Amino acid sequence: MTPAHYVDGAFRAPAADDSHTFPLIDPVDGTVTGRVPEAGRATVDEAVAAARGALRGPWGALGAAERAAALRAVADGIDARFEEFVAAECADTGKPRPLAAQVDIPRAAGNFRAYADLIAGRHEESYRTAVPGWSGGAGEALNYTVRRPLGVVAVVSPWNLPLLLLTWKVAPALAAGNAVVAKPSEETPSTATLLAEVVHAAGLPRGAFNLVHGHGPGGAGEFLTAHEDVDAIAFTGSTATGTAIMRGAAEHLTPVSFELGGKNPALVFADADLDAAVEGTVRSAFTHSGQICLCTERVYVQRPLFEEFVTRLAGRARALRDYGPMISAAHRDKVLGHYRLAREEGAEVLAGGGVPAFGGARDGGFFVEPTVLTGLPPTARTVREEIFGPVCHVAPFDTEEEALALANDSSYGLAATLWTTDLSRAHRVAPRVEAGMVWVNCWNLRDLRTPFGGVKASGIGREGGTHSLDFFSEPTNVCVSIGE
Ligand SMILES: NC(=O)C1=CN([C@@H]2O[C@H](COP(=O)(O)OP(=O)(O)OC[C@H]3O[C@@H](n4cnc5c(N)ncnc54)[C@H](O)[C@@H]3O)[C@@H](O)[C@H]2O)C=CC1
Ligand SMILES: O=C(O)/C=C/C=C(\O)C(=O)O
Repeated sequence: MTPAHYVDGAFRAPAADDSHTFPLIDPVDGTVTGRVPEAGRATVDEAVAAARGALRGPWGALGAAERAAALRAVADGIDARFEEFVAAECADTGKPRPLAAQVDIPRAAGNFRAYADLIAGRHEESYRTAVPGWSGGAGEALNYTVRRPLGVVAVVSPWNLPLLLLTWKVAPALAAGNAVVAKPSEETPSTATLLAEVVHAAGLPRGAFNLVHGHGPGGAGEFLTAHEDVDAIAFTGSTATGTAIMRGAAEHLTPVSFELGGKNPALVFADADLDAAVEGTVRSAFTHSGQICLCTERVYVQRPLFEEFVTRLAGRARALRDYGPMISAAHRDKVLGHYRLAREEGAEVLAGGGVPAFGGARDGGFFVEPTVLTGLPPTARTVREEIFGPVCHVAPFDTEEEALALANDSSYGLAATLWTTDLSRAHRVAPRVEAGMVWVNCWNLRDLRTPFGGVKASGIGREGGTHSLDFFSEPTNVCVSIGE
């Protein structure tokens, strides 16, 4: 798979000039596996112009049912090349095959199917309104709302769930009738390129979907998101990058949908099913080596369960074997920096805390150990800053009020997990957690129709179901006087 830009319905081979490409690195062993083209300003301009052209051309003329059919064709195309997608996602990210085969790639196809269904079944809002006497009319009026696409949508996505998160935005944007220019993470360009091939084969009109590769600041990402002819930006990534993108967007008042970082708490109450809570926390803290924005990094356990919970969680962490690497050497160094900081802050390291030795090619990769910490106060940086690695800090609490205060003591508010068998407690506590999503006795159980996103520094707006379709479209209300 050679990453390539896809602009106006045509692939562009990487420029012959090496300065316009950068290396693609396998995080499992640190080897260079290919080169990625870096889109300059001119390529981004062409992609945005192609998207604008598509809106004025055949793509813009399609109705909802035809767009739904196009989305289904893309989903079928992903399914047809399933193994290629899985291999490419594993090669770019180093993630274990089951994760890509059971989550990333099926969800990418699922994103297109979900939005095909939603757009095909979408109905308009309407109201009958009594006409007041002062208006000179009589009887009733009919109000109904039509929705138009926003126009050219920029999609900027991260490296952790590359195709899943790219398609999570591209699918609803296309469903609502927009044209898209997507820029995947520079670390993970391959499945996005395969997606462009699938879109091409599915016969979407040229310019409806465009793909440019490259870096963020001072590169393709910034050129795209600060572009004056972009009508909306959908971004998933770090809070710092969200802030930078918003600065550029402010210049043109471009609307943004942001899904940003998290420092997600898990609350384990004394009445919890301990086995389920331990296994659930192993999943929520260590899946994809903690490189999912929803991962748990703070665990609060009610005192009667605390000792047994941490002992068991640390044991499970030490026993983990088939985990993937950090995405890059830079990210590994960042996570290891946090492990060092935790020690400096006085943490007790119950599991991990370093670099594993496998004794083979993987020792050249970017692995860090699954790590369990305890003993830090709520003010410690380790307990406050997003680490985005396989690590959680576990602390005890006594009362429900204390648990809520600890959970909410964060600048982030993405997701939380509650472990309890007390139904009343679950319903009492869940709405009081300052988070966009609260899972009770489960984690990352997804229904694509539900709102997805965060509060505070974790994001702006919600994705999922009609929430995405609302963001990617503009309502116009039509009021018709019917008379008596
Ligand atoms: N969903 C999440 O919560 C994610 C959080 N992170 C966190 O962010 C840290 C940095 O990782 P990065 O890969 O650098 O994430 P990032 O947020 O900087 O990158 C995500 C995407 O934004 C683009 N981008 C970066 N700067 C940009 C700019 N100024 N304008 C436009 N586009 C820009 C990147 O090229 C990439 O496609 C990680 O260590 C991790 O802590 C990273 C990925 C996902
Ligand atoms: O949509 C999902 O199921 C998962 C989303 C995860 C992220 O947005 C993330 O890790 O950034």
